[in-house]
Amino acid sequence: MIERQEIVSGQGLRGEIRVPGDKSISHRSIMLGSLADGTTRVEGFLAGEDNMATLQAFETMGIKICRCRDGILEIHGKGLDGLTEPEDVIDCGNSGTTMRLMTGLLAAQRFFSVLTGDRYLRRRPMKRVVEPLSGMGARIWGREQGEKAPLAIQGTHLQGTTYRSSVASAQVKSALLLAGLYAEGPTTVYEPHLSRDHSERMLSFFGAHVAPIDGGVRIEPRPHLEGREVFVPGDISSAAFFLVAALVTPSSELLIRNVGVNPTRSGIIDILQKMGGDLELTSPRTLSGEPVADILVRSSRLKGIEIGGELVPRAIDEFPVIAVAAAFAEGVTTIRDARELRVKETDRIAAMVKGLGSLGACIEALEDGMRIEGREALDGGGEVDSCGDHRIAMSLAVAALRSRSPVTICDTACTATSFPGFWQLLEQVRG
Ligand SMILES: O=C(O)C1=C[C@@H](OP(=O)(O)O)[C@@H](O)[C@H](O)C1
Ligand SMILES: C=C(OP(=O)(O)O)C(=O)O
Repeated sequence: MIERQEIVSGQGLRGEIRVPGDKSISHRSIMLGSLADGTTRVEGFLAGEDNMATLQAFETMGIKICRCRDGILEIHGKGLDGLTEPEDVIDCGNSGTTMRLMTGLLAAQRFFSVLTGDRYLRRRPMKRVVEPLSGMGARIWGREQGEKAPLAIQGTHLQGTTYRSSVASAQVKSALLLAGLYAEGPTTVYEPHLSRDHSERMLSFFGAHVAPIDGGVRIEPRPHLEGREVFVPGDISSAAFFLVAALVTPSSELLIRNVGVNPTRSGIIDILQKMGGDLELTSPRTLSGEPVADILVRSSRLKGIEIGGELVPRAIDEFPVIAVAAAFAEGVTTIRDARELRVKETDRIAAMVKGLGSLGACIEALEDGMRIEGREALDGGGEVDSCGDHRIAMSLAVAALRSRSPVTICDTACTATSFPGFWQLLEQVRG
């Protein structure tokens, strides 16, 4: 469904909010809950479209999942060998995480399966998981020699491996760790910079033997996974839109409660603080092996900075909205080492350069990032296109808060991918 949203600049963002559950942790809770013995209870599960694709995939493989009240899930896990062959193609929708992690898992099952997705996902690169899994003995076919979905997977016996990934990708790492649960011998993955480690944390929480080794991570096969109680914190990638919105809108003071602040995800906080943002983390705690805090944010005068290296994977989904913060900062912000942005739901470098550029921002594409020169406000208004990408839609909405003329964001239904209720929450905090 194509929808549109009009945003008119106005007063600051005030009050206290919660954002929906973490998308990455929600995916993993379904996967590991299904592979564990006994019941896993998930509180705070994100019922966005991406996670529902994962949930339905496991239902079609014979897992009973009860959607109880208050958004609580009960997953009746059937153990490592409890999945059954899906009778039909599994539709991963828009979700790269669903497709890549499940490719690793399905490669090791005793059955045949096919994964497909929407037109955005069918364009995204899959060889990054197909190739290393094939090195473990996996039998996977896809368009363009396994680069593009649909992927057909004939599950088989796998050998453990040592793999050095050329990209810092949690999806690649997690696909191999999930395959490694079933392989003969340990599986070790190295990556150029540490990507989000939710898989490692949750695997350990469920009883798997996963440990850091020489800068990489190693998993031992055939653990006994035991059903657990998982508390999913608010998604820092969703909180990011409200953090930047509050920073760039005068007279804002917003408290975001219960946000996951895992250090492999909290690059956005480091980046915004380095830009001069007034952000305070309070009540730090740990829930189901994941660090959580409340974040207080106030309007701030931001300054341009240089971003690259290890910070990039720690904030990979936040660069569209970081570009918005940079568009209102004093001086120049340069984002480098972020080539991965070109293979997300859309080419996020091209999409932000087009969207922010059409609103009057001074933004230029670099091969591996963006260069943005900040200004007081954006002069442009009119229509901008989300390109069907949830993060672009929400980032442009934040940019519109400081646009001199009203902005209509086209194709906004995609926000349901990761943030159902985004538009209502934005309306609510603007009073
Ligand atoms: O593992 C995950 O849950 C994710 C990993 C990241 O992708 P890459 O592994 O491609 O960097 C991120 O962009 C995505 O939103 C979620
Ligand atoms: C890139 C994203 O997700 P995925 O790779 O799971 O589609 C995202 O949510 O920004």
